[in-house]
Amino acid sequence: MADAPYKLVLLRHGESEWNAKNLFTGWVDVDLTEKGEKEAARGGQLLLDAGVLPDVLHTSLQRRAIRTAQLALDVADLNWLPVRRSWRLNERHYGALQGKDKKQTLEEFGEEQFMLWRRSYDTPPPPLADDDEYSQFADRRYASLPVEIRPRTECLKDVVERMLPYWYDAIVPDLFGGDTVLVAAHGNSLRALVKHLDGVSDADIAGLNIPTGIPLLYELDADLRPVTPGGRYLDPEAAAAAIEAVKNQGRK
Ligand SMILES: O=C(O)[C@@H](CO)OP(=O)(O)O
Repeated sequence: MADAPYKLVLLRHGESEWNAKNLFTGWVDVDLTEKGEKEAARGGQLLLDAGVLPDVLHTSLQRRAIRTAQLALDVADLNWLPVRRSWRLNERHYGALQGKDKKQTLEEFGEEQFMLWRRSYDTPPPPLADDDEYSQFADRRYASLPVEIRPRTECLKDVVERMLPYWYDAIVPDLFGGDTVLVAAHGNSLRALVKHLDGVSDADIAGLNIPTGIPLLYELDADLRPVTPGGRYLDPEAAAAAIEAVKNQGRK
């Protein structure tokens, strides 16, 4: 096997309240469900069982990712890990779709438009008004972000562009320093990172989905290229089933 000096673990948050309700979530700061809490703890157990013990944690600024990391690390007795958080790891801002039912949206706008908004690389949903009940524009946690970069909607391309500076400036230095890095984030911010790591094309990334709560381990070579393309889920069977479920959201 090729030399793999660096270890990166990606962890999507456990099931959230709005995952359970099948609502577009984006930057809305919903909590985990009980099932999500269990998924998070199991994620920690999977890390422990695999002997993959992170040295440092990076999270988004959103409760569901922060709590997932805490619950997972608690199981692995790693509550003490140093942590950095950034809006750059946040879920994709879903614009005017935030708070909307996925099934209703599919029925109202049709399959093509629904999938364009949900999975196309460069078509963002319409922007969300700043005074909308689901807007985070005035949220204190984003007060240090100049208004021109505070999103009102995002496509995946936008997420790649705002996530990569954090990858290069914050995560890569930890990897090069020899740390096993845990990134606790979201379906679409992790799709953006996987797209970068695996060099997935703009077209193919539409078909890639990330399940909740199952650690995805990337062993990286000296140039930070994955030794195993796509990485390795620590519970591959559960991951395969959960990926199908994410793919089919809106259809049940
Ligand atoms: O609603 C969202 O924010 C995301 C993740 O839950 O959904 P989707 O998988 O449809 O991009």
